[in-house]
Amino acid sequence: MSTPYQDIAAKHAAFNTKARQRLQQTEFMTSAPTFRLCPPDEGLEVAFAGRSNAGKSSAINALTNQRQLARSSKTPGRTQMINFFSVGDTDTRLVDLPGYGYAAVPLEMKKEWQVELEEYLVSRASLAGLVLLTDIRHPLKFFDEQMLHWAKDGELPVHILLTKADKLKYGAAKNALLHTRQELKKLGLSCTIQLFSALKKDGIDELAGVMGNWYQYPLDDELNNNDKAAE
Ligand SMILES: Nc1nc2c(ncn2[C@@H]2O[C@H](COP(=O)(O)OP(=O)(O)OP(=O)(O)O)[C@@H](O)[C@H]2O)c(=O)[nH]1
Ligand SMILES: [Mg+2]
Repeated sequence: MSTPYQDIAAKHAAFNTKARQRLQQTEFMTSAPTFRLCPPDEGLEVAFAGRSNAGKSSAINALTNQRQLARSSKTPGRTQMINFFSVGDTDTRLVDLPGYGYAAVPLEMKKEWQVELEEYLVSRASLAGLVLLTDIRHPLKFFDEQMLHWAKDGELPVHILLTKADKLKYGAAKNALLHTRQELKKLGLSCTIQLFSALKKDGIDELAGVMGNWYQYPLDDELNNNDKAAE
């Protein structure tokens, strides 16, 4: 199904029913205060990152079609723990990272967290992709760029969501998408990018398609071909 916001790298947007079905079976696994205490580095993991209040928890709830799976809040900095969710089985995980850029967090803690985050992005073997969420009204702030550079260092694929796209008219949202694409090009970063609204539930199929690709789920076409081969 096409949504008004459907505009990401076409190869990733392939219709992936399995990804959407599996994502709806997502369950809370565990919370960890530091990466040292997180589940074993096995299977495949996709992490959601972004500034505080960017809409990470809301996006996870919309994607999984669950109202309260990840707690969203009007108070920035709500998610302070690293939250792990299992997607279908425990070897396939979704991770809600604490939001960065929250002014009330002491500087020392921020620095510690940044070192950990870089280490996680660069060396977590099971991390198959990073979904970076950034508010469409002020996308790609300093720390977002920092995240993108770490991901590049770790050769980690990144998919960017321009969140809260419902806050802009369609034309303005499209312009923001084009502009951010150009910015990424200037920075020498190759990521896929899309418009997203958790409120309107727009952009979910595209996101599920990208994640299904990272989780190595077969696409509908491949399933059909396998069925035909088996006949
Ligand atoms: N209009 C609109 N508001 C949204 C959307 N997504 C999230 N919000 C609002 O933005 C605020 C923050 O959303 P969260 O999902 O809690 O953000 P977060 O990134 O998880 O925040 P932290 O956990 O603090 O890092 C809440 O008031 C949400 O209702 C959206 O698509 N459209
Ligand atoms: Mg949150």
